Amino acid sequence: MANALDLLKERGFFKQVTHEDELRNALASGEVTGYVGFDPTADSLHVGHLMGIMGLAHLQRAGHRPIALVGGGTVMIGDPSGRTELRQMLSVEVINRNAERIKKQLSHYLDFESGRALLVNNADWILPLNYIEFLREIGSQFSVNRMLTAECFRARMERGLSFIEFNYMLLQAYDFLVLHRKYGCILQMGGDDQWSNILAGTDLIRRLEGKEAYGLTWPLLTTASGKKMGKTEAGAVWLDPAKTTPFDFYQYWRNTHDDDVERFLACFTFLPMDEVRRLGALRDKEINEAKKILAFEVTKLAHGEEEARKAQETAERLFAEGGQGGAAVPVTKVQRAAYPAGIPLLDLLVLTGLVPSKKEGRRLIDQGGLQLNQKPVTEVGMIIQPQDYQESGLLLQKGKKVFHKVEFN
Ligand SMILES: Nc1ncnc2c1ncn2[C@@H]1O[C@H](COP(=O)(O)OP(=O)(O)OP(=O)(O)O)[C@@H](O)[C@H]1O
Ligand SMILES: N[C@@H](Cc1ccc(O)cc1)C(=O)O
Repeated sequence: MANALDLLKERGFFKQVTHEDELRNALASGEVTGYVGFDPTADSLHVGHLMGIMGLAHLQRAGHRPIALVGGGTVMIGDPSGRTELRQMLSVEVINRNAERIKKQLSHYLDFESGRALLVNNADWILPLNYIEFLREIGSQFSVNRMLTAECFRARMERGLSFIEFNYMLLQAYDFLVLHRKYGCILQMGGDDQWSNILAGTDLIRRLEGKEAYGLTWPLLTTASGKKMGKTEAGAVWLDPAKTTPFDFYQYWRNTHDDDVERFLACFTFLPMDEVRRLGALRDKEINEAKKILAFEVTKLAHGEEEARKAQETAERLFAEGGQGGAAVPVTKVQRAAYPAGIPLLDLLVLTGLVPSKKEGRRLIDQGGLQLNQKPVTEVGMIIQPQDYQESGLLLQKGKKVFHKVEFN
């Protein structure tokens, strides 16, 4: 089998590495334990985090042991890397709820059951820390002069950096040390904005343990149009189906720019690289086949095969000859405040113009001709609560080919 470092490199997970040859040797000579951290800043991960998840998944498939770390401790501080403003402080209840949800999402991608991957939460060792002991053991190893030259702080010096954020790097470095001591972890990976934090950890392990530890970053992916991947006009593309429906998730990938198809297939699917290159080389109309495969594979990983198939079928019908012919799906915007007790589905059908009257709406539902977010509707008296669809939006489908979106604002 090829070396895991070369596999990661080939699939686009490579921007900076600490000691390339030594890391390659370590990966060649046995199972390596490597980790990526995710701070639970929201109740779901988003597409931007997929790089980290897939980095771990590719590492696992190459025969090594991944650790996914949920940052229940670090999130209390907030990583200033790559941010221009101080993060909003989250309450402990919100953090705990976020961490639970994120753990669940990670388990779709990594096999924690068999012990071949580990899931840890740094709240377990960060929250009980004693300030004075921490400063004496860890703080003493850091030079403030050197820290101030780090890229992640430099960008913040003009706008202001609070002392709480200044500590973040020490805590992430301490995580790496803890994982090294507990599990023999010798590799930390992350987006390139994590480089300074990762280096702080490899240095700390070298100083305190006298051992080698390695860091690997990958580029922060931007789309062909130069935007940081994961955010759309409507916001982030979430992995939680209640925030971004599997259909919208599928469509996000289906609409990939031609120039991004090969890169995304390499990072976000497990298709063999020969196949990735073949699909990426397709041009004009044919590249649409590659985009369908990309959308199907990524949706399958996030939401399972059945949801991926449903999303694909809906998309095909939507754009099929005789359907809406590829034209944009019509959208009706509904003022949420106007319906404090929810809006009856029959009223909504009339409002969107999908049916001329509630009577017709009733008939449509009775005949099984209406779907809501790709699920058949059976309850004629259904009341839609706008808050349930505020993030995901609502897609109505009449028969096979007529679609209508509802957005609540
Ligand atoms: N487009 C991307 N490509 C690669 N990695 C990404 C991307 N977006 C985010 N990441 C990784 O995920 C981590 C968290 O990302 P980010 O800070 O964007 O999340 P967030 O806090 O939810 O977003 P925001 O900064 O918009 O609030 C980053 O440190 C980065 O390493
Ligand atoms: N700082 C990382 C998350 C992280 C947290 C703790 C770690 O030990 C490692 C990484 C981020 O913001 O994306």
